[in-house]
Amino acid sequence: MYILVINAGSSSLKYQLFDMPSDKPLCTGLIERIGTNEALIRHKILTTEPGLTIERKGTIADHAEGLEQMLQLLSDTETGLIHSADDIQVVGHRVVHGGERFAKPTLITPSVKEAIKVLFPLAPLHNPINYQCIEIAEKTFPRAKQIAVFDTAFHQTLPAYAFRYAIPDTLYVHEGIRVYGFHGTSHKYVCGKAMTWLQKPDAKLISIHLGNGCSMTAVRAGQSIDTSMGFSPLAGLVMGTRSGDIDPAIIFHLISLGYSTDDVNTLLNKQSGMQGLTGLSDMRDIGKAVAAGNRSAELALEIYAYRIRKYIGAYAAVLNGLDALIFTAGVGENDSAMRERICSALDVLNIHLDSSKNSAHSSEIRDVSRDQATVKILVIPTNEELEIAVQSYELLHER
Ligand SMILES: Nc1ncnc2c1ncn2[C@@H]1O[C@H](COP(=O)(O)OP(=O)(O)O)[C@@H](O)[C@H]1O
Ligand SMILES: CC(=O)OP(=O)(O)O
Ligand SMILES: [Mg+2]
Repeated sequence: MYILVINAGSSSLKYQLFDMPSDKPLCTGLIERIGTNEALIRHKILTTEPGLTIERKGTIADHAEGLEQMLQLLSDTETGLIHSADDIQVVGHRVVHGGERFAKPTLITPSVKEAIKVLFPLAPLHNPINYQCIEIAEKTFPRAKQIAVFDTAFHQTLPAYAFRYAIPDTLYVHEGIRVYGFHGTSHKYVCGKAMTWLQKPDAKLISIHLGNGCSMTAVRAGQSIDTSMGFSPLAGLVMGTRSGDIDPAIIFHLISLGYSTDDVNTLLNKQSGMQGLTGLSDMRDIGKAVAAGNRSAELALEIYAYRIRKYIGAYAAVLNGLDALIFTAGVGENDSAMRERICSALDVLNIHLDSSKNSAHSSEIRDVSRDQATVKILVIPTNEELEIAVQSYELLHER
């Protein structure tokens, strides 16, 4: 069975075609810097030996245009892997916000689409794009089953004392205002890998997902017990364009200065974080700015790392112990200097990074802590697409 997985993030679109149930990827693709004239598509076909990579650079205005290019590449007469729309039996979609209704992978029906739409205001950078991808996939693959896998699902195990805000009860009961948490598919996947690697099913883990959006999760025995994003993907860590935690009084102050609520929404979601501090949102560009002597870029990196260190301390307390830190996603997997910055001066928690292990490159799971360290520091490539394919397959078949 062919399952096509579409993972739309805030700045990127990732996709993979799997042959299930073997979990074998036939093709993988990444479209990054969407919305700029420096967008890059990297489409890798894995069915030939050696594999074939097709790269295209240029302007990609939005995710819909990215998806169109993906479909062209998949059905290309020479290099395409799909000969007819019916070759795809299932399309698995990453959907970021599932509210309290969706704790499991879900077959998409008109009522599920409506629920995803109702949640647009809570994940404004994601749910509208996820919805658009579902509609395009429904048109392109009319006979395929469309399945949604929600970022929020993994965090439905949070205890009430972690997911409730200290605001009037009725706002939770009637308005659903609570912590939902995001990047759950990624946190679940890398924590599963870490538990196997450590051979410890009851491991105490802190999973640090640093992409364009960034979040951390405290995981005990495979269950999420606290997470840094909240009601929406705006809370917690400093991100590419999002502020993360701020004093909510800043919002009232901005409104008193004449900002509309839409202005504040745009400011905190799209013009803040690293973008607000440096004018750049992509960590590779910020690295170049630091190398060129840009002092505000250097300060921004320290603000970013400091927030993560604070959450590491908090989650070590919440877990009352720690077996491993996990770094994952674009920055977590690739930016060794940021890992080093974060792990410095955490000796009190027995976190000791080995610089030479840390600077070595690998696409495999690896431990970059010092020999004999009691807390492992694992770099684990995430694979949200594989996790989505597996969960989609399991929804349709008992494995
Ligand atoms: N080699 C690298 N070094 C530093 N940062 C990197 C590298 N590769 C990717 N990144 C960063 O990863 C981030 C994107 O991560 P990703 O997980 O793909 O994001 P998302 O899924 O949220 O769109 C960008 O800030 C990018 O600069
Ligand atoms: C939820 C979220 O922030 O996702 P991404 O990192 O893909 O933007
Ligand atoms: Mg992502």
